[in-house]
Amino acid sequence: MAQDLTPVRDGIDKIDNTIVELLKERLSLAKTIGKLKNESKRAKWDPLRERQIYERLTKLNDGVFPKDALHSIFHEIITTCRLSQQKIAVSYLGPEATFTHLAGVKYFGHSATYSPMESIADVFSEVEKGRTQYGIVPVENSIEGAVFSTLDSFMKFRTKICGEVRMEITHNLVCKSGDIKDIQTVASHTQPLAQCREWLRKHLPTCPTLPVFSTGAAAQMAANNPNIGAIASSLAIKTYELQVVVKGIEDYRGNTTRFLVIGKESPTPSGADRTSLLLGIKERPGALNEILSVIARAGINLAKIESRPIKGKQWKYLFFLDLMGHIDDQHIKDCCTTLKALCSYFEWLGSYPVTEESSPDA
Ligand SMILES: C=C(O[C@@H]1C=C(C(=O)O)C=C[C@H]1O)C(=O)O
Repeated sequence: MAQDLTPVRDGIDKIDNTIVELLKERLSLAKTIGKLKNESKRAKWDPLRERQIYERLTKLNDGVFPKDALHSIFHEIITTCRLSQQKIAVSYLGPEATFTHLAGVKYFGHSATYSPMESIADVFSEVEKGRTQYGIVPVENSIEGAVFSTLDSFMKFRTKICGEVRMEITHNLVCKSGDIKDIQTVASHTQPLAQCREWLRKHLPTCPTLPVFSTGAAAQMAANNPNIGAIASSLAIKTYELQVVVKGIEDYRGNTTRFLVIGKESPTPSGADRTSLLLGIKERPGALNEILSVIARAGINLAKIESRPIKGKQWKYLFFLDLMGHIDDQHIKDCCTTLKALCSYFEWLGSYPVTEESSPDA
């Protein structure tokens, strides 16, 4: 005879009741803090406090409850509490169910309002005009490198970087029927098409590829045309009611994309931050070397350097540099003062907390 589960389930129900009561209490305390912050004009988002909470809870948990699950649960709780102090609107590279959309939800939780945009430049424009407080854009992929339209938009729009999201990307080949024989064209954004180049050459050698402006747009096309296959996210499969043909068709494992959260202001230091700069370098021998030496002498870790041509000025470039540290850290501040004097152009793009990697399906 089956064991009676009722007494144990009663125990779980009691715990769930307590959790809900405590969540309501936590939300109410967060709202009180929100009011106090309003009075003293303090920023609602406090990354240092949030990092300390995660660290404290991880220690308290002692590994009994799976670490990533605990983090996800508290991420949703904390973002909901933060959103209760201030409603947050986020624009992203749409349509619905792109990897950028997923990255946004990972970062801001489910309670924020999300607006899809047609291009990366449109996301920047929305934020610059103040129509959404935040925007989320892809900036680099571990296999394909920089996302140029994002870098170029930093040269064009006045926004600040507020945060980053790192997400392991798994590409799925999808179509309406789920049968590979129905696919005559494979549509996706140029980056996923490039990241799956070898797989497509081997398994669909005669199928032309069709670059479109996002993975969400490709999924939409596949939903409307049974002969179009799309390379898209797992969220797109649900959103557009598609069938999986093959999961994980990327040519290399560990395919990770870094996304940036852009807004009007960078957050206060969290204790583990990255500072992004946009520099113009004087045209003289050794100028770049001089810049790098300043950073090296200050003992600052240069996490990234990338150059982009300046539109309309032939053979002129701007450099994107990422330094480990926050602009409010004295050694970063001093280094930036020296760089400003040495460079033909200097712009601080933002200082923001470094985040850990996470998988989209986690
Ligand atoms: C409640 C606060 O506001 C925000 C929400 C937090 C939370 O839910 O724990 C923590 C830091 C802030 O980003 C706070 O500053 O304490």
